[in-house]
Amino acid sequence: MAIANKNIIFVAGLGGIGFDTSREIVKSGPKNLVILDRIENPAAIAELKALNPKVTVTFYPYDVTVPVAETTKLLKTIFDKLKTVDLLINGAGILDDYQIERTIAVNFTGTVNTTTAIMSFWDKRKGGPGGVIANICSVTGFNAIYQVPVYSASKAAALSFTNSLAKLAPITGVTAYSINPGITKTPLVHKLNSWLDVEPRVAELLLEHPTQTSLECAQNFVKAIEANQNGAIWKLDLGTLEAIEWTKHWDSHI
Ligand SMILES: NC(=O)c1ccc[n+]([C@@H]2O[C@H](COP(=O)([O-])OP(=O)(O)OC[C@H]3O[C@@H](n4cnc5c(N)ncnc54)[C@H](O)[C@@H]3O)[C@@H](O)[C@H]2O)c1
Ligand SMILES: CCCCCCO
Repeated sequence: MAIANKNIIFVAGLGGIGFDTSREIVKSGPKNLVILDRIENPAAIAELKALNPKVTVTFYPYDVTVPVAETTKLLKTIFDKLKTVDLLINGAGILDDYQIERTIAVNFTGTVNTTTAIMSFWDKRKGGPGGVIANICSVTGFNAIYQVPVYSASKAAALSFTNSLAKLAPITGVTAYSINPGITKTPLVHKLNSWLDVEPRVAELLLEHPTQTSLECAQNFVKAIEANQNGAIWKLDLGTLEAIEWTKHWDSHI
């Protein structure tokens, strides 16, 4: 998908990975970038507007843990204004294995509910135009950081959900792919709580190994958007972009 002249909704577009990716998206000249985020940062929005005055950047406060009906109401406001939306990016995530329910609510249920809400506007079975969903999951969805099992499992769940969305595309008209960053230097990764304190030094230990910058991640994120490959499982690690092959161990045959 060429980003130029498209309408994009970016949930969590102001976070560490999110804001660098928002910058790279704005540079590519979409018609509208609508940022939904729990954090409000008017200076960041102003910076995006100044980066490319041809792009209309708007912000709505949004918490992915709200009921689907509330999300649908917000999306109706956006669709009434834009008429069409080409891409939804679901990027919200927390990393704190002390917060078990909230981790699942944000990282998995929030992704599912936001996706479910936009289907009302896109589902071709209801006469919708279809659309594209990019879900930010994680390499920990492939193989866990087992000291943060709740976070890792929430990312595995989001990845599985995204893979199913892609298989359902012939029915819904909505395609999907996952964005799976490796360890990326952002506020998320500095201090984190391991499950039951099994490893108090988990962040320190992880950061002893090579990582990538959020800019490197963002630049590869845009390449994945432009590739627009339904069902792709994109690994964005150590400054590289790779579509990984998912190993099949069982087939439902339906
Ligand atoms: N940094 C990494 O190493 C890494 C690696 C793989 C995946 N990820 C994922 O990338 C995404 C961004 O992470 P980041 O590293 O930029 O961290 P970050 O903490 O800088 O950003 C997290 C973003 O999610 C938003 N968010 C959190 N809870 C929310 C809620 N309830 N409703 C709406 N938005 C909410 C925050 O406001 C922020 O914009 C997350 O999903 C994270 O799991 C990060
Ligand atoms: C430092 C731990 C960062 C882990 C985020 C992987 O999704």
